[in-house]
Amino acid sequence: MTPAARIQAAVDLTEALLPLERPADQIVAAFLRQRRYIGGGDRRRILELSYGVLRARAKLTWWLNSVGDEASARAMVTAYLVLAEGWSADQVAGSFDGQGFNPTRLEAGERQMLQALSGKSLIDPAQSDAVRLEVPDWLWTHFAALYGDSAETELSALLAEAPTDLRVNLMKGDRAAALAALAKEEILCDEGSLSPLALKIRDGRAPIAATKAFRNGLVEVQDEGSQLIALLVDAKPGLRVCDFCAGAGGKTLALGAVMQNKGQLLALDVMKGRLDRAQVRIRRADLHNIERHLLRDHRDPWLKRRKAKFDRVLVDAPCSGSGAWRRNPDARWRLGEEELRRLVGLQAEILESAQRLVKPGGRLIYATCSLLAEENGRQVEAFLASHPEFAPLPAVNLWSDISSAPYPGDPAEAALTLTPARHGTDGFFMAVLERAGESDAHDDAKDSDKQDRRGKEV
Ligand SMILES: C[S@@+](CC[C@H](N)C(=O)[O-])C[C@H]1O[C@@H](n2cnc3c(N)ncnc32)[C@H](O)[C@@H]1O
Repeated sequence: MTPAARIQAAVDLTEALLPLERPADQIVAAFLRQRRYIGGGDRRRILELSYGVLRARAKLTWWLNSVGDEASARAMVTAYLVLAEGWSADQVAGSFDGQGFNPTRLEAGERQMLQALSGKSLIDPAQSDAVRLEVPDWLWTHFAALYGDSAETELSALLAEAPTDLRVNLMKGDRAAALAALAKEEILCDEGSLSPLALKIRDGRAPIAATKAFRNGLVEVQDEGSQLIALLVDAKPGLRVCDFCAGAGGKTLALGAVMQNKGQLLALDVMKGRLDRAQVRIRRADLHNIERHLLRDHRDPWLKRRKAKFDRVLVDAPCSGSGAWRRNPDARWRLGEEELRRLVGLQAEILESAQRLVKPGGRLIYATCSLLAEENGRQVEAFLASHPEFAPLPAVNLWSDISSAPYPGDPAEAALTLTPARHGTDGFFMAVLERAGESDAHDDAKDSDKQDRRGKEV
């Protein structure tokens, strides 16, 4: 493709993305499936432009409105070239020559608009905080109330591109072995500073899924923060562990590796496609103690027979995903106040159902990839208020067992919060809640050791 044809493809993709009707990653996947002829370099540039526009959607719209223009996909992409990449109006006109697959020539009005924007940058002092930080007004109010002076820093960090992190699968090798194996395949990584299993890929766009290390299950793609949540579940070999919202298995796999195929790990979800995807990853990771089950919903009667059976129940709840906005820049615009209320209600119901599975002395672990108080601390407060049989277990008390790094959270708070601005991870929240009663987890672990020595499947 010529550089200009890539711009035209970015305009086409942006046109599909801007109505925000479906998650951007789904739209991008469908767009590329229909254009398999697009090679790696072209794809990179097209995505760079379209995601660049999504990341700057509010500011670009503001600029286009300020010069009396409509925020069409073509206007957004050309304005992005000028405001974010520093092109002049003449340079844009030079590329838009109507040859082959290049964009058609600029109309007089487009040229005028680009001339008016020339020499400006994306940010302008006249923009409101919400526009500058790319959030709807109502969300800015939320963040400002929650984070005070650091709201701007937290939201700015959510505008950056996310790194690609890997988790080393201890079933297959250690971190040094994974580093060496990836280096042989020309993928250079650094060790993560928080999770003992994390590798950070230097070039986040490296084709990791094509490497042997990935295909053989030595490494999985998982944000370092997500790894920490899984490790803090404290799922020892031999325990009975339930991953109530397992999805495509990101945390299930990490839990399974810690359990070393000893004990029982139950992966539940309401989406069949996600559980199917988890199965592929489970096989690749060499894990055999995972049972998957598709729930009708969180009230599925199937759950009744599992009452008080689990030492650990992880609820990695469906949430706004605000902690992962670096990866899904469109999500901030698709979240409305009503949707947030729906999610908070659903989380409370899932917690209510999941808590029944926890044994006396066992733990309910509530996690989200959200930075919003309603979905995090307030959700846990409400749960504890109606469940005096549960008490918070400070995450700081579990930390030294999983990492030699200094505790990344606030030790004065029982829950752990991670944010892109403070930790370089996606934004996560987790609270560990322990049910009163005598735990028999130790006996479970011993039984499973015996079983394992006898070579039985557990
Ligand atoms: C944050 S995602 C889980 C991510 C996954 N744990 C991981 O680490 O990759 C939340 C999951 O909750 C599931 N979910 C939604 N409603 C649910 C319900 N009522 N009961 C159980 N799971 C539900 C969604 O299908 C989604 O896969």
